[in-house]
Amino acid sequence: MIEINNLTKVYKLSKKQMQEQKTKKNMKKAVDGVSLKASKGEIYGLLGPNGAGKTTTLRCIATLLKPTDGNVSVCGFDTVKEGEEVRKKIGFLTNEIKLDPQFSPEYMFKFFGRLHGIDDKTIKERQEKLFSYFGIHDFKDKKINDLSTGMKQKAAIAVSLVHDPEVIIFDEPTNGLDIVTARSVTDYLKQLKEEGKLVIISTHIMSEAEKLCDRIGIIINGKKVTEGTLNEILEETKTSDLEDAFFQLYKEHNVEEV
Ligand SMILES: Nc1ncnc2c1ncn2[C@@H]1O[C@H](COP(=O)(O)OP(=O)(O)OP(=O)(O)O)[C@@H](O)[C@H]1O
Repeated sequence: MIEINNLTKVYKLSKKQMQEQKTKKNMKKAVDGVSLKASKGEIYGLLGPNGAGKTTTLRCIATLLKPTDGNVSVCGFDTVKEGEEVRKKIGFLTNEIKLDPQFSPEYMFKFFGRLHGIDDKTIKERQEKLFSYFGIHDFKDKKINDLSTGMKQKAAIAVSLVHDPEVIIFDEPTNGLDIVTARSVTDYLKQLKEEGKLVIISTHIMSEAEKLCDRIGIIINGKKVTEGTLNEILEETKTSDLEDAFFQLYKEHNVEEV
């Protein structure tokens, strides 16, 4: 359902970015030859430290970035040549995509529903289901600007699912959320998986990856250094929890580029 072949993404750095990153090179290889496959009915987690290349990978899947090399397909459609088809299939959530602060969750939900060409009756039914689950009814008419971080995130999640996508791509979906709200989000992701959807998330929270993901791909410095179920990764690294496994792999693979 998602197939990534040898994905490489190189960013051209501005002078300011070069200074910030303390580098003399004007190119940054954010993703370096990543390949992976994920299928419907599973939750796949990309786990890695800050700057590992998780967001860049998800943005390539979501057609927001063009790979420098390699290719990505979603439900058989190429993200570059058939971006329009890919966008119909996916729901994408990232911290950088903000809902318009002047509008309410209800307005945004309807707006994006219509943008996807969904009829008003279906939009209303989906709104009822998602707003009830996430408790959005209580603040559905408030301006996004006046909502708490958790409320905003819940509204953004609901809006990203308005078209009932087959593939759900969530970049750090529980970032900044309290434990109760985070649990409601991860429980909903499990529900989507039970419905036969493919969920792909990025996270740096070990416990989240451990509990939620059927398979985990660990990314360090743009490279996928291992992949498997939790048990497979523990077996491979001869460790007893994901944190230990992660540090072992990190020590092995976090070699500074020369
Ligand atoms: N638009 C950009 N221009 C230049 N460099 C970028 C750009 N976006 C990301 N990078 C760099 O690419 C690398 C990978 O970034 P990316 O955001 O994909 O990592 P990440 O694993 O999602 O990190 P985090 O957990 O901090 O969100 C980092 O070194 C980052 O500084």
